[in-house]
Amino acid sequence: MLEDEFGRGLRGVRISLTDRCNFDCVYCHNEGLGDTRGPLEPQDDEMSADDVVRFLEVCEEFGVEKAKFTGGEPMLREDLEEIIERTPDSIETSLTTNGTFLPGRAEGLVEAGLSRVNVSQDALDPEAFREVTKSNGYDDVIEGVLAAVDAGLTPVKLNMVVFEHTAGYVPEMVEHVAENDGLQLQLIEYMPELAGRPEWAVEIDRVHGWLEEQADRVERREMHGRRRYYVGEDEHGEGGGMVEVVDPVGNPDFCANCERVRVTHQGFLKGCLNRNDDLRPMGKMTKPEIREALRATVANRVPYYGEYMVRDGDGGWKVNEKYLGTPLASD
Ligand SMILES: Nc1nc2c(ncn2[C@@H]2O[C@H](COP(=O)(O)OP(=O)(O)OP(=O)(O)O)[C@@H](O)[C@H]2O)c(=O)[nH]1
Ligand SMILES: C[S@@+](CC[C@H](N)C(=O)[O-])C[C@H]1O[C@@H](n2cnc3c(N)ncnc32)[C@H](O)[C@@H]1O
Ligand code: SF4
Ligand code: SF4
Repeated sequence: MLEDEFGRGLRGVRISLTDRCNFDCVYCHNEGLGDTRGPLEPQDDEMSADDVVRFLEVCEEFGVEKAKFTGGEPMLREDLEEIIERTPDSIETSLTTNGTFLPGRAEGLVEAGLSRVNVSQDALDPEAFREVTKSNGYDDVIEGVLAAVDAGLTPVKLNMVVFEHTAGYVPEMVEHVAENDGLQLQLIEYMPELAGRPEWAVEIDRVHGWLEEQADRVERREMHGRRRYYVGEDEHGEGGGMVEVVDPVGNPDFCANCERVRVTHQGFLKGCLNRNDDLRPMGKMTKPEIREALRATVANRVPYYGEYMVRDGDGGWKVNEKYLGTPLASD
C-alpha cells in the first residue's frame, strides 16, 4: 500500500465523474471545484470511461480497497454502469448521489456491481428541501431512496448537511432512519472552507452532545475516526438506526485518519478536498505515468488541519509557513 510520511495509507479513491448537476444546493462545495451550474449535457473535458478504468486498474495494483463515485451529479453520466462494471473486482464501489435518477436505474447499478449508495436528503419536508436544493426534486429523491433499498444497495446512507437551514430537522431525520430498515444517517458538518458563508455553520459539538443523550451505544469508525451513534435499539441490541457524524472542520484527528485521494472530473489527482494547489494531471496518461502521478500525489499529501493549517494563536487557523511558496516536490 502507498503511504504518506504521516503514516496514512492509500485505501480509497473518490472520483468525481462530472461537475454538472441538476440541483443547485445553496451549500454546495462541489468537491472543491466551484460552481455546478451550467449545461447538463456531457462535456468534452470529462474523463472518459476508459480513463477512469485505466486509473482504477492502477489503483488495484497498489491495493486500493474502495472507490467512491461522486460529482456534481454522477448519475448524469450515462456510462456510470459501464464504469462500475469495468472496475476491478477487488475494489468495492459506492456512489454519492442526489438520488433523482435512482428510480429505474438502481437495479442496473446492482447488476453492474455497485455495493451501496449515499443519497443526499437534507429534510423530510418538501418546502425546506426546495429551499436548500433550489429544485423540485423532493418526490424523485424519496422514490430514489426506496428504489435503492429495494434493489439491495444497503445500507442506504442519507447525507444531511447540518447548517443553519437544516439543524432543526435533525431529530426527525434521526427518528426516520431509526424507524426504517435499510437506512442510515450521515450528518455532515457544514464546510465553509470552499463554500464560503461561515455564518451558516452550527456548532457540531452540540449535535454530538444531543446524539450522546439519545444513543444506546457509540462506536468509532476507523475512517477519519468518525463517531457512530446507535439509536432506538431494542433490549437485544437489535433494530433502530445508525447515525454517523462527519465533522472535518478544524478537526486534526479527522485529517490524521484520512486515507483517500481524489480525482477531479477532468482527470486531475488531488490530495485533499480543501486544496487545489496540489493537482496532478492524469487524464490521458499511460499506466506507468499514472503510477508515478499517484505515487507523487500520495507522497505529497499532508493532513490539512494540524499540519497544512496550524493554529494562529487567536483560536483560528493559518497556513503553516513551511508550506508557503513551496513548489510541489515533483512528479
Ligand atoms: N474535509 C473532508 N470532508 C469529507 C471527507 N470525506 C467526506 N467528507 C464530507 O462528507 C461528504 C459526504 O461524503 P460521501 O461522499 O457521502 O461519502 P463518505 O462519507 O466519505 O464515505 P462512506 O461513508 O464510506 O460512504 C463529502 O462530500 C464531504 O463534504 C474528507 O476526506 N475530508
Ligand atoms: C458535492 S455532492 C456530490 C454528489 C451528489 N450530487 C450529492 O449531492 O450527493 C457530495 C456530498 O457533499 C455534500 N456537501 C456539499 N457541499 C457541502 C458543504 N459545503 N459542506 C458539507 N457537505 C457538503 C453534499 O451534501 C453531498 O452529500
Ligand atoms: S446535488 Fe450534490 S453536486 Fe448537486 S448542487 Fe447539490 S450537493 Fe452539489
Ligand atoms: S486531509 Fe483533512 S480536509 Fe483534506 S481530504 Fe483529508 S480529511 Fe479532508
